[in-house]
This record gives sequence, C-alpha cells and structure tokens, in this order.
Amino acid sequence: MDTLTRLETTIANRRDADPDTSYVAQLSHRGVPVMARKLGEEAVEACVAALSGSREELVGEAADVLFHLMVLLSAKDVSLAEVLAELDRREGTSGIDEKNSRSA
Ligand SMILES: N=c1c2ncn([C@@H]3O[C@H](COP(=O)(O)OP(=O)(O)OP(=O)(O)O)[C@@H](O)[C@H]3O)c2ncn1[C@@H]1O[C@H](COP(=O)(O)O)[C@@H](O)[C@H]1O
Repeated sequence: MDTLTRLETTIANRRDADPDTSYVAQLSHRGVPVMARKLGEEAVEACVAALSGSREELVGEAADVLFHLMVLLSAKDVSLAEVLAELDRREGTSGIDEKNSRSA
C-alpha cells in the first residue's frame, strides 16, 4: 500500500478518536471550515518556503499540504482514488491545449 493510501486509512480511523490525543480528531471536531483554512495556510507556507526557504523547509511544508488536503477530502467523503482517477483522466492532455479548448 502506498503512503497516501495508508494515510487515507489512518485519517479515516482517527476521525472519531479522542481529540485530546489525536490531531485528526481535533480537526474533525472543528469542522470543514477550519480544515479548509488550515489547508490554505499550509499552501501559503509552502509557497513561502519555495520562494525563500530551504529545500528541507519546502519538503516539510509540502507534506503539511498533502496531509491537510487528505484530511479535508476525508471530511468531504472524497476518496484519494477519485482524485487519482481525475489525474489519470487528464494524463496526456497538455494544460495549454486544455486551456485553449475552454476559451474557444
Ligand atoms: N501526517 C500527519 C501530520 N502532518 C502534520 N501534522 C500536524 O499538523 C499540525 C499543523 O501544524 P501547524 O503548526 O500548522 O498547526 P498548529 O499551529 O499546531 O495548529 P493550529 O493552532 O494552527 O490549529 C501539527 O500539529 C502537525 O503535527 C500531522 N498530524 C498527523 N499526521 C498523520 O496522521 C496520523 C494520525 O495523527 P493523530 O490523529 O494526531 O493521531 C499520524 O500518525 C500521522 O501519520
């Protein structure tokens, strides 16, 4: 099982755990708006790391982004498989071609 798939299972198992001992449960109790805000904050921190931080900082912030995205997807009952299927569907279509097809 790959890392993100294991993380998806862990998050699902921790959602209803004790918030005193589980960060996933804390986020779950605080709800989707807080999860979405945290994801946005982590994304900004990743941008800052890319622009002015070290390689190590960027790796850490990127991991935070993926973790908080996975928490939000779980809360919204969107599976990793659905997101990966969307990426598979896009495979081989240039972003330039896709954008041009929208403005045509
Ligand atoms: N991958 C992660 C992971 N990445 C980051 N984090 C936490 O995300 C939080 C974000 O850090 P911040 O400094 O931005 O947030 P904060 O200031 O502490 O929190 P706020 O006051 O802003 O809400 C930190 O507490 C990190 O420890 C994670 N917490 C959990 N996991 C995974 O989730 C599993 C279950 O975790 P628990 O639910 O805590 O048992 C763990 O075993 C890990 O596999």
